[in-house]
Amino acid sequence: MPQLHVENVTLQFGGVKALRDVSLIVPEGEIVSIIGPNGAGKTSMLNCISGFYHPTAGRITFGDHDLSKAAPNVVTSYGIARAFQNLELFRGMTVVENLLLARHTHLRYNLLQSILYYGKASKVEAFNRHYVEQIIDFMELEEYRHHHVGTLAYGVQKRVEVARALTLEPKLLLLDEPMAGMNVEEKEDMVRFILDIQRERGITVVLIEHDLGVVMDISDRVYVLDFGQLIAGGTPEEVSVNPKVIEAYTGVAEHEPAPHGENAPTNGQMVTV
Ligand SMILES: Nc1ncnc2c1ncn2[C@@H]1O[C@H](COP(=O)(O)OP(=O)(O)OP(=O)(O)O)[C@@H](O)[C@H]1O
Repeated sequence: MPQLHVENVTLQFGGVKALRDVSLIVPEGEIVSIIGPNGAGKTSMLNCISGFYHPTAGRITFGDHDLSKAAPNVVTSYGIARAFQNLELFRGMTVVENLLLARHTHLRYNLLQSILYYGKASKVEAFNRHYVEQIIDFMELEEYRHHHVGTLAYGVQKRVEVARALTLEPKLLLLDEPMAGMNVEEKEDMVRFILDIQRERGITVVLIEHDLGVVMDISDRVYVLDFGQLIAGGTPEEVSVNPKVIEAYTGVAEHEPAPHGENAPTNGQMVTV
């Protein structure tokens, strides 16, 4: 049974259809990427999954839970966390403070436990601190632990954003362009972290990423959106030779002569954008 199931989802804003009858599955334990040109509907899809938008039509389920009308905090409580494209961190707070705050704010049962089990509150607090420290080690943020987030390099801030999502103990992690604005070395680090998140922590990952080289390297499955419609889905190998995908990225249909230049598709190869 797929862990996340998106069935015939349409999302409409007035006259604009951001998503049109999109269906996809995200099996447990996989890295699944959603790609597509600018404005294709990728972030809209993540917003629907994470409860920020509710589909105009269609259904989204995560195991037995229906997400179609669920609020973001309810989606989080089902085990879905999101690292945002625009960082959701408090720049004037340290890395540790940001992660502890995220854990307290979103995992409300910890606060509730603190109240219900007066006297055990310190134990809950100690456990939260221990959990946060473990995530800091995992994301190799030890040296920045007590640094204010606003003073950190952008690439490190992106890592803190992923760490923030991991403190929520997700089963499914949604990553919205985690490598945007990073240099090559920072990207390589982030790729390694994403693979470790999947392999070592057993977390399913949905990734939106513009770097198609990275997408093709690390994804088990890739879905391609164009103008809100799903135009392809499959293994990276299948998707990268799909004529509809090549056309979406180059604006050139398979039967037309290919353009010259660095974005020109080569035989059987995915174009880069
Ligand atoms: N809140 C909104 N109100 C109106 N239109 C919206 C809203 N959110 C998204 N859209 C529209 O929906 C379409 C898809 O946008 P979306 O941000 O999901 O695309 P995207 O694939 O994530 O793009 P990018 O790669 O540039 O981030 C666009 O036409 C966008 O203008």
